[in-house]
Amino acid sequence: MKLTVIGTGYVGAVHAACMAEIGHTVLGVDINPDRVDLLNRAKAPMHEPGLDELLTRTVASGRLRFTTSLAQAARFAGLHFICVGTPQQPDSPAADVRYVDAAVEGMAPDLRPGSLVVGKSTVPVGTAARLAARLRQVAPQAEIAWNPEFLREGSAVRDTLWPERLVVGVSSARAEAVLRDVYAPMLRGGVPFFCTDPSTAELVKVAANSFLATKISFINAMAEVCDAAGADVTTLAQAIGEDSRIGHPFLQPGLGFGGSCFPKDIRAFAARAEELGAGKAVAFLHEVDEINTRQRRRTVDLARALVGGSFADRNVGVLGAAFKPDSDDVRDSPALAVADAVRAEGAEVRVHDPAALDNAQAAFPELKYTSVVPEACDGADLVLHLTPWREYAEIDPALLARVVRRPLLVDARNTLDVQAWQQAGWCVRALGRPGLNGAHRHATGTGPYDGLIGVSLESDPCMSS
Ligand SMILES: NC(=O)c1ccc[n+]([C@@H]2O[C@H](COP(=O)([O-])OP(=O)(O)OC[C@H]3O[C@@H](n4cnc5c(N)ncnc54)[C@H](O)[C@@H]3O)[C@@H](O)[C@H]2O)c1
Ligand SMILES: O=c1ccn([C@@H]2O[C@H](COP(=O)(O)OP(=O)(O)O[C@H]3O[C@H](CO)[C@@H](O)[C@H](O)[C@H]3O)[C@@H](O)[C@H]2O)c(=O)[nH]1
Repeated sequence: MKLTVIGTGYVGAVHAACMAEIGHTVLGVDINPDRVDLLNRAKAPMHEPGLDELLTRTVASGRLRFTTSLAQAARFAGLHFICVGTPQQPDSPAADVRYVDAAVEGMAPDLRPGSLVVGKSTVPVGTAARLAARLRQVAPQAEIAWNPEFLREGSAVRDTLWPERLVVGVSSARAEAVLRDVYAPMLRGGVPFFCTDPSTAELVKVAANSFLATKISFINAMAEVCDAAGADVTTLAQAIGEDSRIGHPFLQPGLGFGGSCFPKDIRAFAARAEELGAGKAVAFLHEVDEINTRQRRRTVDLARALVGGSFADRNVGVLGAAFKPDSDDVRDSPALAVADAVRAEGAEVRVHDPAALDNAQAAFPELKYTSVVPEACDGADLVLHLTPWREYAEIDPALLARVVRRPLLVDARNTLDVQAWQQAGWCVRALGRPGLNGAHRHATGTGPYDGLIGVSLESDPCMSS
């Protein structure tokens, strides 16, 4: 089948390549000529595991190419996937749908009769209905459907080729048949296929993201209670996650969620529900957002306390800039928010990341960057572990202890082997784990470590702070 993909960012580039991989003939479109040029040379415009290989194969096969011309795209095929961005509006929590509108308007005059325009972008419920009304005026024989995207950055290729479910919101049997045809290889593999109306499809997407964001903020709220109660949130998370009704995924406590989806999607959903008169139903999302933002502030507070109450003249080594591992995306990155807050309080901050340095440098030019972990930590008074890249879990803490000035670590993602770091002489702190290294004892003098016999305070790295 011939189809186009409008917008070739994190979603569109992967969707275009995967559609070509399963046998379709695909024209990708972007208004960014540099991106189009890169893609035509089979180069991924972002770090996404497996994408370069897929592009190399599919561009060479002749089934995939890219253009900047929407008119050419409109004439190329009768099926179009819209994958343009829907960021938060600059001065409001609502979604900015101007790029979706521009893509549809831009194609409308040249659409073939009977064309199906399928939105994949995450939009406020009602967008498909609004666009359908607009198309009735400017391209009466074209039809709109919605097919929200659930891929995760870092595993986008796998998530697209082997999705956990497909959701399509259609207004006709013909649109359903076209989409079943497009996804035939996945359907043959048994993937659940939900065919519904466009509004329900739009809502499935924001409901899923809201649920996942809520799960993360729930466990981070428990971390706050653990801090107050002298308990350990990582054990709590493991124990409640064993309950099959709760489950382990998205229960990892720490610095909280960032990226281009969860933060803006829960805000946009709350704003849209408000417009619809259902604001109260999702008012809890404001609290989910607030808990999440608080984790960033609490991480800075924890770090400041560890270096003695002030960042002035401290050297801080930061591990991680991307909003999550296996991605170079720094949009609303919790890691960079914390790194920059620490810098703003007077620290000299050097950031390491395996893939996101260019994007980080463009977003936060005042931070210093390096592609070598020991360089980031050289002479550091404190190391902050902010993005859980696998390679950070493989660091030898004894070797790193030799390059720092003081072996103080905040594990803001709870993915390091804390015992190994402690055995190598590090003082480790983490939100929701007040018992680490006697943190509670030093912080309040009334904690579970009180009266502990045999602890040598001189050799305790936490005491040197
Ligand atoms: N990033 C994710 O993990 C993810 C996952 C699922 C859904 N989504 C949703 O998918 C959408 C796209 O997200 P993204 O992260 O890929 O965005 P992105 O910013 O990475 O990419 C958007 C692309 O669209 C292009 N574009 C803008 N206007 C255009 C136009 N009129 N014609 C052609 N191209 C145009 C931009 O140049 C850019 O390359 C958003 O609605 C997002 O919420 C994102
Ligand atoms: O237990 C967890 C899981 C994730 N995170 C953080 O949550 C954020 C989002 O992670 P993830 O969901 O893996 O990445 P995204 O690529 O943003 O994917 C989400 O957002 C996409 C865009 O809407 C959806 O398509 C995906 O289904 C949805 O998982 C990251 O900052 C993670 O560090 C946690 O703090 N704790």
